[in-house]
Amino acid sequence: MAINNVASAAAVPPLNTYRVVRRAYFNRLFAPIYFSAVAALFYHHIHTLLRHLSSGPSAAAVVPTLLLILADFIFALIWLTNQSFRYRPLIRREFVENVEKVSPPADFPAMDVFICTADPFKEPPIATANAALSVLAYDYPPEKLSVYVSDDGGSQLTIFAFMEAAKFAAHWLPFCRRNGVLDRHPEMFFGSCRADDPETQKIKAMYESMKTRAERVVEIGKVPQEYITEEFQREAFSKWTPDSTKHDHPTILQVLMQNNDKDTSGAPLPNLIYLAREKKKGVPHQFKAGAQNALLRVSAMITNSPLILMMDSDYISTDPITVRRILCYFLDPAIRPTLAYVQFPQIYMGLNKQDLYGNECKKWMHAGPHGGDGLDGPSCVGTGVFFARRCFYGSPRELSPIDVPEMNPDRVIEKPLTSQPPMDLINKVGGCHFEAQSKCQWGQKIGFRYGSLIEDYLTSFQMHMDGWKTVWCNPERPAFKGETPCTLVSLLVQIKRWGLGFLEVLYSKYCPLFVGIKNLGFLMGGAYSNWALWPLSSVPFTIYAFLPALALLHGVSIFPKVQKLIHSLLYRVMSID
Ligand SMILES: O=c1ccn([C@@H]2O[C@H](COP(=O)(O)OP(=O)(O)O[C@H]3O[C@H](CO)[C@@H](O)[C@H](O)[C@H]3O)[C@@H](O)[C@H]2O)c(=O)[nH]1
Ligand SMILES: [Mn+2]
Repeated sequence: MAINNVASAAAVPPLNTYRVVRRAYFNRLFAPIYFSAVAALFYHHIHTLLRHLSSGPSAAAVVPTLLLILADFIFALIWLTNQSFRYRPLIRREFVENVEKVSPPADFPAMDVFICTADPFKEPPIATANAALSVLAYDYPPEKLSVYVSDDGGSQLTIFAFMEAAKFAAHWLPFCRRNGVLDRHPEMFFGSCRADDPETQKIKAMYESMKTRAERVVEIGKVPQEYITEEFQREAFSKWTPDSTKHDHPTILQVLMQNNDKDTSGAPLPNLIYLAREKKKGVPHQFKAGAQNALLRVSAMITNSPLILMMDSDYISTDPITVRRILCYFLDPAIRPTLAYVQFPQIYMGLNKQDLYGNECKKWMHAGPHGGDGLDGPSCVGTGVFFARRCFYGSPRELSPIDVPEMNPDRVIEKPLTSQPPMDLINKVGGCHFEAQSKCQWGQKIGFRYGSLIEDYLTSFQMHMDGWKTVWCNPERPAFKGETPCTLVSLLVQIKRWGLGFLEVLYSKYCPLFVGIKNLGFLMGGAYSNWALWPLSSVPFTIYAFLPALALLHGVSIFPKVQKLIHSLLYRVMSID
């Protein structure tokens, strides 16, 4: 069922509400006061610079002043653009209990879940399989749920873990339903439950056996013959030729579970589909964005669900009602027509209280997005985000031209998946040359956008410029939890990648300071600029870390004496000077 057909605008009970955070008004009063202080500081800097220049300029006097001006200019720009997040922060609330009053479950829109993984040795397949199990067990009609796993590692080790997960799902899903389990991520559930009744003990033993097998194949680096017991497994593994490598292999698609399979209680199972898109040496694969675009196209041939959940392999769902929660927005006729996505915060597991490296990302993942939500909506953070499929194909007003008619996001596939998917079409759209041959400008105008290491930020920026709106959903019980780098080196690698990603956008033709502010206005453009300016903060931090010490060692005075500064300011303000 397409989302547009679900609810009529007439008798809709409330599905969501919001309030503007009260301190926003205080922030609006405070901002001009702070701005005056910043303006006074720049007055002082320019005054000092002119004084040095007029009294026979010496490098020792001019260079520190110029460095301070540069540092304070970057800080001022970051402060100014940060005001966007403080202007109108929203707190939202959803009425999940009303969803069924608006639309019976039989009319819920179908949903595709995309899980990306890239390397079985860095992202253990058992963890990715756990992520998939946590969403397969969503409290949602199973015949409307399809989970696609994109394996950029093109590895037998990964598909093996998912074969095991599919077998386990037939027991796990009815077990969760029967017992009202909230943590539907097996590892988390068995880690915290005592398993003292026979049913739980039995299912725990099954999970442990699946985990041992999935970990064993990674340990030995291949799937041993004795683990391949069924015909469909042999058929799946035969899709790997002896020459297949991570960087060179054809499209491999395997349906591991489908709607006409039944769980142990006789209920239908969701679809679980494994995809390794075609890779060829020398053909750019565009990393995660490329994988997501391949998923968009391949899923269009099989289910084409109007809603899409995007998840990283190190991410899990922690609340089974999450899909119903987002329906509070996607079924709301006032919000639906321009709603591109509903983003949940990234909440990390395993952080200690001190959070020495600031992994929690409080500003980006918690405070800031509430502010963005009061404007056109928050930026996308890549995972734990529910998209309307339609937003990848043009603006809300106009659908981009599409060269494969099956890819039309409004095409409804009513039939559940019960037979072999159309492999000729799938090989075509999952192929590594497809985008170059297509006239649709994949990665430029449609799909996830290419050109930055942080495709989530760039894609949402362009969606907002196309006129889409977005929603930040931050329920009391976290909907998702994820991993974050836990060593200094891995954290630095991640921060370097994010920093470079922002700079790529800042120095591109889509610079948010110019293009963003021009198209989205000062506040929304400012919010995107604030993200992009973040890596530049390293410049003032470095200047302030070293300049005062160097100046002190060389006997150069760089800061005004407090008394002198106050006097001079008072004289200026009162025009006595
Ligand atoms: O060629 C690739 C590279 C990565 N990935 C997947 O992309 C995801 C994110 O990669 P990761 O290395 O975990 O990057 P992070 O920096 O931890 O990810 C954050 O930053 C990324 C860039 O902004 C976002 O895409 C992510 O959603 C966000 O969690 C993972 O599931 C990978 O398996 C691929 O599928 N193909
Ligand atoms: Mn990650």
